[in-house]
Amino acid sequence: MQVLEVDQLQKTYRSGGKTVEAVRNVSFGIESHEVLAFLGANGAGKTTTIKMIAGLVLPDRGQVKIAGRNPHQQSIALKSVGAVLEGNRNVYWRLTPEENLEYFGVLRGLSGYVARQRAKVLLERFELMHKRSTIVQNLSRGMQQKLAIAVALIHEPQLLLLDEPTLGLDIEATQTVKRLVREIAGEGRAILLTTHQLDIAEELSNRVAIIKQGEIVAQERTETLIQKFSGDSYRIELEQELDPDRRSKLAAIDAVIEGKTIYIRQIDLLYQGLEILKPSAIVRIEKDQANLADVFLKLVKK
Ligand SMILES: Nc1ncnc2c1ncn2[C@@H]1O[C@H](COP(=O)(O)OP(=O)(O)OP(=O)(O)O)[C@@H](O)[C@H]1O
Repeated sequence: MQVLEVDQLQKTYRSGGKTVEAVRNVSFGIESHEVLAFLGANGAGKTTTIKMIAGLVLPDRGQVKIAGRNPHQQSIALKSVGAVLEGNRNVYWRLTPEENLEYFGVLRGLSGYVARQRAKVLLERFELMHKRSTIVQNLSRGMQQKLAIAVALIHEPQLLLLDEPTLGLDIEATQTVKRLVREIAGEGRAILLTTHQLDIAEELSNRVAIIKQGEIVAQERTETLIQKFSGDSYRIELEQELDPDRRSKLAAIDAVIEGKTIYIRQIDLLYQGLEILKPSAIVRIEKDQANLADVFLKLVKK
């Protein structure tokens, strides 16, 4: 089920006699169970797009639909959105986790009773029960981040907007937040994830949309995109250098030899190469595999 539809969004800022076309013809969608990584360099137009989705910035053209409703025409559409934007500013630092959850629950239209019940469930689930009465500013950064996500979920939204959810977290807290993101998508929510941490985007996303100077330059399943940018060559690492006879046989199939490392262009030549190499000891064979950071740099620098 399509939870978010963004259609031909356009936004131009005008200030001090200057105009900036921040977002141009941006379209994408996110289905239930899906994590879309929305990536772009600084100033590419991510925040403007997200603010238009969250109903905070009015588009000049185009429209947003959340669970079929346009947040700029029907504010009830925003009941289907939870957001953790700009760090964890969606929580009150002088309140406790329990108070934050209950307060935002009621603010989002829940009764006091339901807000308390949901707060309890979320505190358990996010392993914050033992800190429920500690004021937020005295919690660790990881706990604050978990609470920020819990608060965004209090009204059980279908769409979750997550901006840099793992920024500044240590390894353990990062693992926890990654697990939670997977679980939240697993229970059927759609997640829009923005981050400059491309390894995290690669791990968590099903699809990627890359924005450059206000325009989408790639939109694809994460695996497919990475595959497209990966080469066909193989790299073989040997335990010892080869004798001249094998070297010349390998050269005949266009292999490139650099010390104990051999590069072979494609899969059929790889098997011919392995025949020639027998019985030399092989340390590893690897395919030339791109990662999301390689793809991003190629597309954004192009
Ligand atoms: N309120 C505003 N008034 C004028 N220009 C703005 C305003 N907000 C953003 N911009 C400009 O619009 C462009 C897109 O900005 P935006 O904040 O959407 O980018 P971003 O991809 O979120 O960047 P970052 O990764 O740095 O947060 C930039 O050139 C920015 O300077």
